[in-house]
Amino acid sequence: MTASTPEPRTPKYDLSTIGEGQIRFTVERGERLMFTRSVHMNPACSEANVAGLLSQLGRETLWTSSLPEGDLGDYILSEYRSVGVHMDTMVRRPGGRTALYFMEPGEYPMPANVIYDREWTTFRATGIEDYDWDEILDTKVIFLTGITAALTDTTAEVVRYAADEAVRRGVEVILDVNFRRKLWSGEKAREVLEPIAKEATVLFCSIADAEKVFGITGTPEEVTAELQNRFGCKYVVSTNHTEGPYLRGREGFYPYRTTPVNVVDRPGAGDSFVSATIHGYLSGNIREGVKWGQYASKVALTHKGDLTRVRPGELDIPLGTDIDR
Ligand SMILES: O=C(O)C(=O)C[C@H](O)[C@H](O)COP(=O)(O)O
Repeated sequence: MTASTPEPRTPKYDLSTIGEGQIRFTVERGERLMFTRSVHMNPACSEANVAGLLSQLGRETLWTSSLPEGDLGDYILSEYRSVGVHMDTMVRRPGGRTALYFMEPGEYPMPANVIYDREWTTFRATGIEDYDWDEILDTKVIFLTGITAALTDTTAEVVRYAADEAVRRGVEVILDVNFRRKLWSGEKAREVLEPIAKEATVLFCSIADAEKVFGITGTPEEVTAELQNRFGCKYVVSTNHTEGPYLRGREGFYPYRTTPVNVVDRPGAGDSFVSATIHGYLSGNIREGVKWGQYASKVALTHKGDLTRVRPGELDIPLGTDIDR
């Protein structure tokens, strides 16, 4: 480096992200939504869950959303603020709606059921021009998901802009396909997500989503290879219900073994997997990161809430530890 070349500045955040804050209402086990008299309430948001766990692992994270002013928006923000997620770019608007979702956890043979109530929300009414991109993109990676892209054409544009602008500024893009069939069709998801996947260095896509969104089928080894070939990502990370996970890098294919755990509350386990895997990636060791992700998702299943809460050190797993014994 010559005297005239300025030192590259360290970005302010390790990860920044954008997505709709919500409130989940969960029916007690043994109750049906249409007859219940009580629900358990907690804040939710896939992207904020990822930032929130990373922040508990010592990373600097920023979450951007837009929420109505007042108690419901404050309720969501205080959850993620309590674990240290930065919110300097949060948009608050008078009026408008807060997104909600309702869940029946399901008991065999009834599957879990999610009912979204997220039309006409403040988040849906905001576009590219409402966000402070200089601050949002002062980051090593921007984390984007198919959930936010699925909401409206405008939110899809926001996600596309975030990815394009990140690449233009030399910021890495990490994409979680996170297909939600109740929000959009596989066909529409493919149209919107394909160009973003091509900009991503790390792509999270389950085996099921690879088929539903990109029409890719085969063994996990074949599916992850095809995803990597198609989009040129450095890494593809995949899961297959209770099997896997799988990591595909240019250096090879790595399947991991897993063991079932008791489920207290399911939402958030996928986000915790993604979050701790990214923690490994940012530490320069995604192969270990996938193991941390496996462990984090198991911890997520042990307690209620979409955000996984850990004490300092609880997920500090030494490199090389076989945590899935
Ligand atoms: O569905 C949405 O729109 C949400 O953002 C709500 C939830 O917080 C995440 O979906 C949890 O996701 P998993 O970790 O995959 O269970």
